[in-house]
Amino acid sequence: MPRQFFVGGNFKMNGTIESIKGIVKHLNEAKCDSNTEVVISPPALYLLLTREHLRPGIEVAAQNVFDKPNGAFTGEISVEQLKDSNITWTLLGHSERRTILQESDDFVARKTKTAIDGGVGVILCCGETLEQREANKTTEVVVNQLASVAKVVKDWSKIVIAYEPIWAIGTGKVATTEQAQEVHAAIRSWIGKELGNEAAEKTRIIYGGSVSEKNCRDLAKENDIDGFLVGGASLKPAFVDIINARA
Ligand SMILES: O=C[C@H](O)COP(=O)(O)O
Repeated sequence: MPRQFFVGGNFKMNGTIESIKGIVKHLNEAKCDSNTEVVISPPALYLLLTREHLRPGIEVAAQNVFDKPNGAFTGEISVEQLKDSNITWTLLGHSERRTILQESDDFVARKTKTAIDGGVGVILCCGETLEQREANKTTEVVVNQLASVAKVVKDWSKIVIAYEPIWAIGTGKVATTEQAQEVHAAIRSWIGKELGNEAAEKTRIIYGGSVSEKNCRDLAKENDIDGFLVGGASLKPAFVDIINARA
């Protein structure tokens, strides 16, 4: 069975009540390919507002979750609280959190395990810096990031892997279709060895990094690209064109 196309919109730390209501209204009224799973990820403050206004069928993701149950953890949000608010996904391991907030592979792995054990889906990000790419270390870096998660999570059926080369994020410098396909194929082959052929066939591997309405169709034609994680363009009406990249 072909893997269902998946498009995530990561708003990052952008938006206001008004602008997010506008994006939600646009999505509610848009004609979106019914074969594409769509998940949008507003800042934590707007998760409930988004869920309450968004039509059923489009899911909402938190941009983070903590690895502990409810308790004395100022500033954090638990898996239990996400579920209580009908937030069914979370985004973990984004390079902005790995770099700016110094989140380690182990911390990302622990948070992934907590989310998966609690029944919340995970968009798990991985990706290399330009320096690492130029040193031919892309596969090694990406596989190491994923391997930390595989040490503690065996069931990857609720994980979507987002390959996001750091040099392509927010830079307008999108990976070529060949560059993206090559890494996606390497990830799939690693999944096969680590988690078995069925997981390799079923796990969705999406691409992120300067995806736009202009480049999405070509990227979507590649065998191992199962969708996108969109940053900047998810705040614009053109996000719908990206959702419909395979339509
Ligand atoms: O999570 C999304 C990625 O960081 C991509 O962001 P971008 O589309 O603005 O390059």
